[in-house]
Amino acid sequence: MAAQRGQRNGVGDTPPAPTAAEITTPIPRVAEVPAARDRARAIPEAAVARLAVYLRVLSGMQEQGAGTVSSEELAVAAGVNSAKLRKDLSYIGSYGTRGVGYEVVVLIEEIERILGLTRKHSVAVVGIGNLGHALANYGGFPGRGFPVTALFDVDPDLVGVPVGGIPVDHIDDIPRVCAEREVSIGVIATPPPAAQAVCDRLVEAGVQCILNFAPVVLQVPDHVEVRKVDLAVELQVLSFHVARRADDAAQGDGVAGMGPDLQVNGMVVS
Ligand SMILES: NC(=O)c1ccc[n+]([C@@H]2O[C@H](COP(=O)([O-])OP(=O)(O)OC[C@H]3O[C@@H](n4cnc5c(N)ncnc54)[C@H](O)[C@@H]3O)[C@@H](O)[C@H]2O)c1
Repeated sequence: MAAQRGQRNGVGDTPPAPTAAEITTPIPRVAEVPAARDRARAIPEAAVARLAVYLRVLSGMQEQGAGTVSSEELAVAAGVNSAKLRKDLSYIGSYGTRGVGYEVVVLIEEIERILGLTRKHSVAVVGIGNLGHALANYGGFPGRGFPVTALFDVDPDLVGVPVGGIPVDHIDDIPRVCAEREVSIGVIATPPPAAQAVCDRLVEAGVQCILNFAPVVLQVPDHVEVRKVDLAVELQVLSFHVARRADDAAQGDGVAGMGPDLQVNGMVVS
């Protein structure tokens, strides 16, 4: 197995500044831009996370019938400053139209395409304990394009029992069930000692994206993408910002250290 890779995106890459013509002239949609794939590869990791936040906000605006949105409105709703928002959207080649802003429908399409959300991603959860139950029962994933279609555990008391309407299968059935249900994302919610073996089974079954909740570093082949979620890290980041704000206050400059980015980059992954 290859060692886990570092972050793929070039964090800190700066997109070209829009020219005056780009600001006033509608530019082609992402799909029509020949270099769209290269552009997507160059988006910094943190900007990708914020694009997902913009998408959620835009979807809410669309449900409320909004046709266009200004960068200022979208920035406030997403909790970032508008300069950062415009820069993030420039990564996907979207500059809006001066005096009009962004078409909500178009911007949703562009972000979905960049995030690879134009098709559904079937999700399997492995380890149906406290966390696995919560994930399996959470109704918010299907609407965002991530239906949970398979659950696995080793506990004989759990196998065959439906959780969130899906019967739990034994991990020995990972290859068959993942193939039948075209699982593309595996979520690992097992105790840490079991996580690597579970990851290996998922990879052998053809799953190429792993979301790992277990506090271990997983070894995967190069073609497999791993994201790690650690709420303790989130709390540590919060602690850092609170401490920084206290330092600022102690120095008497009155600058609030807890900036808007903290709220947006809510989930720290590595
Ligand atoms: N990332 C986070 O912020 C976060 C938060 C909470 C928990 N966790 C982690 O998530 C994991 C699960 O936590 P929990 O509280 O749900 O634990 P839990 O003990 O309630 O559940 C673990 C489940 O995994 C199953 N299991 C054990 N070995 C397995 C194997 N080889 N294959 C498949 N299933 C197996 C058990 O039968 C059990 O149902 C732990 O690693 C925990 O540290 C992470």
